[in-house]
Amino acid sequence: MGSSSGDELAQWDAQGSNGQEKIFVAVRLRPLNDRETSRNDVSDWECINSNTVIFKNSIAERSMFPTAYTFDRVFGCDCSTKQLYEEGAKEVTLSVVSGINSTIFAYGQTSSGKTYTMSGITEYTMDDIFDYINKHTEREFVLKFSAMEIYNEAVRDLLSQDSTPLRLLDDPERGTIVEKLTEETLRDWSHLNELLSICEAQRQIGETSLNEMSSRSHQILRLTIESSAREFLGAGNSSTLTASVNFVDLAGSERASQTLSAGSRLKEGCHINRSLLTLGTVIRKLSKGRNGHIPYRDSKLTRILQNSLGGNARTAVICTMSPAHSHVEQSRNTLFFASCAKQVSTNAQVNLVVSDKALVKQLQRELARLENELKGLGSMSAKPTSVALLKEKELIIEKMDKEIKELTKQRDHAQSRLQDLLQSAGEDPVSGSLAQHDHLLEPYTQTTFLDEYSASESSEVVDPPSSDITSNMSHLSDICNGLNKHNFEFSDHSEDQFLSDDVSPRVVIDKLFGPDPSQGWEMIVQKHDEEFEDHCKEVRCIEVEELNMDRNSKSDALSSPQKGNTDSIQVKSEPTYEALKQKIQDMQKTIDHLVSSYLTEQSPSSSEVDMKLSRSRSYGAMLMPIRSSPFWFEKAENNENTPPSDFEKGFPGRPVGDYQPKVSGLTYVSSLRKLRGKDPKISMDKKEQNTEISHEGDVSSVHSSTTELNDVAKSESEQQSGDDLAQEAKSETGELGIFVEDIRLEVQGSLHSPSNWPLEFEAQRREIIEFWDSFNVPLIHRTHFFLLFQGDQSDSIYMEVEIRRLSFLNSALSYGKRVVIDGQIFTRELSKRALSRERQVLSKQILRRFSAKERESLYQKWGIGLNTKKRSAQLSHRVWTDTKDMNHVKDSAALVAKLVGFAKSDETPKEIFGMSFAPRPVNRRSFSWKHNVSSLM
Ligand SMILES: Nc1ncnc2c1ncn2[C@@H]1O[C@H](COP(=O)(O)OP(=O)(O)OP(=O)(O)O)[C@@H](O)[C@H]1O
Repeated sequence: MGSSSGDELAQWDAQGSNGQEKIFVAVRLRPLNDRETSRNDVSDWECINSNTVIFKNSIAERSMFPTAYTFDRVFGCDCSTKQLYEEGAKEVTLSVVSGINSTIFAYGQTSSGKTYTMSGITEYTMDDIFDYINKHTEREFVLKFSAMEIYNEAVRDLLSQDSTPLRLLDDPERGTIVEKLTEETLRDWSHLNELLSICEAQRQIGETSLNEMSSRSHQILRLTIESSAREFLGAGNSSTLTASVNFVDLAGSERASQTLSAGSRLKEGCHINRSLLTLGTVIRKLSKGRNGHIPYRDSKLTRILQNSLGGNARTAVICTMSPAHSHVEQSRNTLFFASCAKQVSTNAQVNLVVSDKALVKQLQRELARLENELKGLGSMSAKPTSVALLKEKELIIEKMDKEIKELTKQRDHAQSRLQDLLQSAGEDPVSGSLAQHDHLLEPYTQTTFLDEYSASESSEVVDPPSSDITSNMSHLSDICNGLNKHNFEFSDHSEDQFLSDDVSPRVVIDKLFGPDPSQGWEMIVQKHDEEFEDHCKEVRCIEVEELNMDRNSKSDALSSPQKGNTDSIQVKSEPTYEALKQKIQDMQKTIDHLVSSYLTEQSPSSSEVDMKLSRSRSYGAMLMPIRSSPFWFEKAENNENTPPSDFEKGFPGRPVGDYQPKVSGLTYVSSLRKLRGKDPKISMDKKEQNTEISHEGDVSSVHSSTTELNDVAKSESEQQSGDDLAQEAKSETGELGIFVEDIRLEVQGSLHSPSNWPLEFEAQRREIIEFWDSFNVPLIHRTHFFLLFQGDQSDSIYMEVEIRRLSFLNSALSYGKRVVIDGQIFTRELSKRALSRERQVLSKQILRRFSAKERESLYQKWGIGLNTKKRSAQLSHRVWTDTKDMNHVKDSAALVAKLVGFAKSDETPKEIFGMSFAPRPVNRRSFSWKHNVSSLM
């Protein structure tokens, strides 16, 4: 056995990274054997040099086949296997020590010398490998030997006595592997000889059953070498080189038609052909390039040797052939196969397997690199600007989340309210109880700023009337029912609609945060009257707040239930211009009638006006004149200047038998429940009051400018219709959660003696008034509260609640807490503006009650010029200026009463309304004012 020198091995090492290269193809001619010689067979083939083999008898046969074939190497009959190995196989097979897969095929017809040649190549290779290992003691080598046979497409382990065919598995990294193939770690030559003996024994066992089996099967001996790569990759690298060398002794390549007859032999031949034909197809396809499908998987042989066929391996094909003339056809086929194989390229690579240790080191380096990157990122993110930006964004996100939740809550509540109202509106109007109407006229369905202060409260939970006021309740019910029975046409004149009108006191409340309807004239005043400078500053502030105000006014429009008549309640979508105009006209007629009655009769008793004092849909104590008195109706009909409206004509008056109070005829719906309280001494007779209009200045008649009123109505109608879209954004934002029952118990427990109560009452009322002034509580609320609580000791609980929540508000503001009411942050400045707006509207209301003659007198009195618009604006402002002390509780109550046209300015609330106000039944929702509790706690 020969051995390779170190230089030669280094040559193979250097070639390890060459990449793509052609399959090494050599042809070997064996000598004529004895049988061929005995038949006087002649040799047709001759190697004329190391690369060319020629067909010697081509001229004589006039063959169509080529006569010369050139390959990487050709070996003649006298060439030893050693020479063939050295010159034709060694550089391929020994690549395995460099970590390069290699395969050497022996291809040829039966008895052409495949086994003869391959045995020698294997022996020389192994000898060289062992020699190489012995010479490179600095490297560690592990040799593993395996052997398999492929027969009839069955893979058999030649190192195992188990003849069960082995399965082929596809491994994503290693390609096709043979499952459970025995791999013997090779120690030395003697060990290899033992293993080869075992392989031979196994093959012979197979041959006993089938003649010439060896010539029909493929044998593959595989030597896998794992070695350290230190020598190649440096001292610090502990990775492993892993490669295999395959010694493939193919079955005889003769065609089945020549060797096979029938039966099992035919089948055998087919299988053989399958493997060889697939091999030939693969080689042929690969020789034409790698385009298209390469049928590696069509046979076990090509699957197992896929890498050796155009893949990651160095490959050599030794084509053996007999020179005998009798085998010329097979020889030509072999040469054709060899020629194809010569065109095939492979892409051998060094197979470096990263060891665990190396992998750990590599991962550690990667980890360190990533950690450095993280540190870099951390230092960047730690910059103050980045932190601040992040915090700022987080705050924005948090704020937006809160707003979304709040808006969602408000929307849900508004929808719930709307649902309730719709349901209520669908109920039988006649059978609808007072409680039902009372519910629909719930004064606190609105959530304006004023509602927060409202002393009159929700009536959703209706307590049964106490027995001592049942008669009164019943009586008032009769009044209402009587009105119902007479089909009171009130759709366009409902108090709800009236109160939703911006020119009504109700709208004063609703618009506290809404657009300023009187902004225009206030701006005029600013230009022409310097003495109103302070006032105009407020106007400018209001302009800034216009957006917020719009939102509130939209909410009002959304949640405004409209009372179509006394029987049915409808949800009001939005007031139309015509409706507003009609209401104004009706209102004007009422005022005119009252004034004319006052002026002509001079007798309060003769100017009986049946008043319907209804509870606002959104507030507790709004007053609405309803001309239900036949007497009044007659007077109106007789008034040429103010012909009765359809409303007036359609109202037949009180039903016979019903109580007909001369003055009030008050059906203060919300008060019905209040009357179920504790005061049994309520006398409806006391509601008989004189109707009298109080005049500012020396005036004798009242006539409003219808044109002016219509203009106002139109502008406000447009405004409301444009505000609808944002209505859902506003609603109740929560409740303070005061449990009135608890407070009541507390108050009752510490109730002052009756003798001390009057003093206590006055003290509490003063305290409340101070709070009201401090927080600019709207006049309408003060009025309502003032009207309700007149010193009855049973009112103490309501007084207490009012004080508590105002104190609570005061404390919250004192501690700098943010108080959110209706989604808006409460400030004194804002409430001051709201109060100012309320005054403005009220002043306009007052002005409108003046006749043209009265106004003219006022113009002259206050030196106001001739420009109509400016005059009107200035006059309105001046009216308010002269009545600014009306923010006093008593005066504001009187003012409200005056605005609806039936009270004297100096009348007490009790005188105005003709009744005292007993405490209402208490429920948990009473006195709840809506604000964001969380913002206070
Ligand atoms: N180059 C050679 N020099 C001398 N004898 C040879 C040579 N090649 C082959 N022989 C002899 O030819 C005979 C057949 O050889 P071998 O068994 O190797 O053929 P084979 O191709 O493997 O046949 P099969 O396909 O049946 O296995 C053997 O006796 C072998 O000793």
